[in-house]
Amino acid sequence: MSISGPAELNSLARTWRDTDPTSDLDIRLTDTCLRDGSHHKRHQFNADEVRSIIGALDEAGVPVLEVTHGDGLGGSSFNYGFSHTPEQELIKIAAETAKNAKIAFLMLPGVGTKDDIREAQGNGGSICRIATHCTEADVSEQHFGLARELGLETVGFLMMSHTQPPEVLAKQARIMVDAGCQCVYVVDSAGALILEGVSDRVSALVAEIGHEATVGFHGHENLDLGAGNTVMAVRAGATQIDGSVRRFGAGAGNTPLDAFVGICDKLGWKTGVDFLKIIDASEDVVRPAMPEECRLDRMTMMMGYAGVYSSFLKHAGNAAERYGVSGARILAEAGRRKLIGGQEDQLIDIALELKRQQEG
Ligand SMILES: C[C@H](O)CC(=O)C(=O)O
Ligand SMILES: [Mn+2]
Repeated sequence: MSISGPAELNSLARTWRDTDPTSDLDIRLTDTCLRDGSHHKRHQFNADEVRSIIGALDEAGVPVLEVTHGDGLGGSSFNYGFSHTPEQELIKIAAETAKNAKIAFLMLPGVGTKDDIREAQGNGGSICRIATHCTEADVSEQHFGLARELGLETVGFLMMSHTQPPEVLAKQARIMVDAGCQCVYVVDSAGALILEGVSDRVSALVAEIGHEATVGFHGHENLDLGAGNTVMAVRAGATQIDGSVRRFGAGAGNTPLDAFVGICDKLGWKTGVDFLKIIDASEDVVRPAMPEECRLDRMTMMMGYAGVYSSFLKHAGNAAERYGVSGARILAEAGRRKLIGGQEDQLIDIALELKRQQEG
């Protein structure tokens, strides 16, 4: 049988489908290559790339597309790296290009401001995703309040979720929901969680907030488990899922959204995304915008192993090159020190210390 379109492909997926007790679920997918991929691209997206990626993913049926500097609104700075094109301009282009998809933007309180949220909404963003370290949900309260007042859809991101047990995360999720958050994500920022580590955390959130809000999962590939972990998250009750086409994201990249659409088809989970169109978009549109494929190598595997924030990859690589020390050793020490987002400068301290040790 030759596959000439979605009808044949769907019938093949039915033939190949697992018998899954959760079949017929509706999963809402968010592609994050124009936000998490911004780390991999050192924040150098231009208007044409955003236009073509948004056009192709919208056409494939991805319902939510996130566009922002990698570190969220206001991230363009000396500390995190300057953007090529201002993110607000990119959000506007994305909103003008998408025919069906909603445009989401990310903000980290302290990096971005309330005015940035207002501006992103003015430029056509309609989903406000607010990220905090997973023990600091209280810093998001006023931002959720504002976002709801403005009529934005709200999502909360509990970053570095591997560092806390399920019951702590559930309490943090409760703070976000009480502040107006409509969906809380378990965010495996370091790609450090392994299978049940994901499902136990998602289950705890579902038990705590499941009657009032949905639960999401955002995975990274540093130990090669992005898609497997995401399946575990869905089986535990997550209904909103992040990924990046071609894994285009920080560290070894994100859960590959293109492959995950295929997995969902085979499990009978409905995403509304056309597998043929998304694999073409991956190859023909997303890959050309990537500086290189996201790699599973000693640096990125160390991130998963030591539990290091994926967006530290380029910063650690720069410090390693500058001071002539091992990037993987910088990351191992960053994991030992339990560094979190905002402590990028400590990677330089670690590199200097390694250089001193190296010189005897
Ligand atoms: C700002 C971070 O890159 C957010 C994220 O994608 C993660 O923690 O993972
Ligand atoms: Mn991420």
